[in-house]
Amino acid sequence: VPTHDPTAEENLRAEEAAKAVLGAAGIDRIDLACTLGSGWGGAAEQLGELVAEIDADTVPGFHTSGVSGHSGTLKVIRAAGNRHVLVIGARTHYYEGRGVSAVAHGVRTAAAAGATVMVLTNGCGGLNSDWAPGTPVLISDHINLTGTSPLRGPHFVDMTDLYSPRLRDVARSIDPSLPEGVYAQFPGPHYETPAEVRYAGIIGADLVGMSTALEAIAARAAGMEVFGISLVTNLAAGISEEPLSHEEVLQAGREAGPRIASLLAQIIGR
Ligand SMILES: Nc1nc2[nH]c(I)nc2c(=O)[nH]1
Repeated sequence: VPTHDPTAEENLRAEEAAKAVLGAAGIDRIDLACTLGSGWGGAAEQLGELVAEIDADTVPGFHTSGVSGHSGTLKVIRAAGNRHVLVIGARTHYYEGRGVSAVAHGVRTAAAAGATVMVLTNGCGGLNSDWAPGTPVLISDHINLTGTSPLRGPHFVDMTDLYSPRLRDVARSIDPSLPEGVYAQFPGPHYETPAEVRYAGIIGADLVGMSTALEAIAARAAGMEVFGISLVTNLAAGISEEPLSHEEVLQAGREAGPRIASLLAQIIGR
């Protein structure tokens, strides 16, 4: 069954999950959803008052995959203006081998729960040596190098302006220093070789990661406005001669925490 058909398995599963989330929070709609990637974990608390925290394992289609080290919970938060935000702390990465539908499930659940905006955050490698680890970068467009799609059948979806120019303007009005870049999603779980990083640069990528593009496609197909922001946690392979130590990478993420959490809270508050 094509994915534009409401009776497709993915859509039925998302409806089930949305009911479970809305039921647990005692509300009838989510306004905005946000997936937190590496380094973005601390943002949830700053978004507003916690209404419900749900173990992802109890919600159909979600997994608390220890693989990605995520918190494994879904949080419903009441933000400014009595808006409700779904924070997905249980992202499934394509490299977990659970299939592309598992990767898109969080986004489809958010849409089924009524969210009209999908905020996608991630940690990634940077190709621009001016962007030190800890630099947040607005995603202006993506290159999907996974070789697959969350959509199936004659589900033809336009991808023009996929990353909302409106929300990028909002982000820049909050922090004019924010750079923009093109994000390339590799399948992973291995990192790129230096040659693959050079290739990514040649085809127009500024950032390399293992998430986000497939989720963004599913979000657009579900009619959501999409906003993506990356945290450069390391320079991509080969960009700097000395290999960054993992500790430096973790430290960069920790230091950037407060700044990017407040930035995200302000963007979501708009
Ligand atoms: N593909 C890819 N994904 C990443 N995630 C993080 I954090 N750093 C990287 C990186 O350098 N390459």
